[in-house]
Amino acid sequence: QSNLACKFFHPVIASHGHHCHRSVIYKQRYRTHSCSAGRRAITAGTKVMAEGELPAVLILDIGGTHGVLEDLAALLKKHFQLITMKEFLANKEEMSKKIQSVFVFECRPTINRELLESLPNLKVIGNSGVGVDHLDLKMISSFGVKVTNTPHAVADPTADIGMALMLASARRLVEGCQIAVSPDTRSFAVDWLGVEVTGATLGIIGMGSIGYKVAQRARAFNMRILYHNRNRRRKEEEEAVGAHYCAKMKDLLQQSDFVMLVVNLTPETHKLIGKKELGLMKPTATLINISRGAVVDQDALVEALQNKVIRAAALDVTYPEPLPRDHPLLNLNNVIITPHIGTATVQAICMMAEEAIANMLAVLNGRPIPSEVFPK
Ligand SMILES: O=C(O)C(=O)CO
Repeated sequence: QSNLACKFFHPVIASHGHHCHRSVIYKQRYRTHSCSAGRRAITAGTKVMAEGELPAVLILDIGGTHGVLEDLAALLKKHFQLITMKEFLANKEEMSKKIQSVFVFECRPTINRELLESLPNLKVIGNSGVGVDHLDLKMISSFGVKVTNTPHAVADPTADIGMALMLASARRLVEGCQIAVSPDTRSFAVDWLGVEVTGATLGIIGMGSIGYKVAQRARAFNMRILYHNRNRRRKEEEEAVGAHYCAKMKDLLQQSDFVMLVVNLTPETHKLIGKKELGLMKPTATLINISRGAVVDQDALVEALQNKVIRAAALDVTYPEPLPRDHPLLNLNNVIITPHIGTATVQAICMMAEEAIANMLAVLNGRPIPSEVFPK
């Protein structure tokens, strides 16, 4: 099944018949160049590789994504010689000279100075995922290494998880499932009433590509949409989803029934939502976080949930991840937590890999880089 999905979303194959909106858009933006073209240019430009050899990519440990991993490896292997961390460590001297790119699977593993020092020919770190807060961009850049990310592949699945969390929290889905399977409490009680998403006010904090996709979905639920962003969106974009700009975050917090966090984690957004901000929200409001855990002051959130300052929270991200077993957030019945699954779909993993491959090849071939991330 995962194989099929990867083929379906593969830009080149998608162009030969299978048509899916996402893959077609993706194909227009990111056509990975054919292996032979890539090989020629790279061979011409560097002495690191032998004639006809593919550039080497080091793939950091990517944990357990089961069958999908093979698909991901197959995608990478079309354009690169794949070197696992185990292989690298077993033959460091030879491998370290070969490696020109590192593929990072989302935010799990990070890149330290020691690794960079051991890779003299490294040119690019292709991060699979949009958030790069786990990477020390200044340090990486001081080695002359570029960093790229995958903003396009993540937007739809992450917006979907935002909607899923909003609906699940509003309608108390997790509690409902528990009630349905528990022999003692298999009937409905007034205590278990949820709140409605349809027609409610949604405040989106961070209206980048994911935030905008959330707004598109929320429109179908007839929601009133407010947003707060560093830069105001164009008038046509606002009108297309019926979103109203709040220059002050305070106004959004005071009016929203659901507040969804979709910002990048930066020094400016670290603990953006703390005691004061939670206190501005309606007692009937729900906080949804699909960005990074550290955007919220988690201790203040625990307190607000315990004291019913806000109705509930639905979090795909926390700090740390996962939370320790005895963390107070795990003992509250007005919280639902998912283990950072914004892009955990067969399709997203393959599309992120494709986007990362296109970025890495662009760097290695000296072409314009579709999604480079710069240190601030
Ligand atoms: O793309 C990312 O950085 C994500 O965390 C998606 O959930």
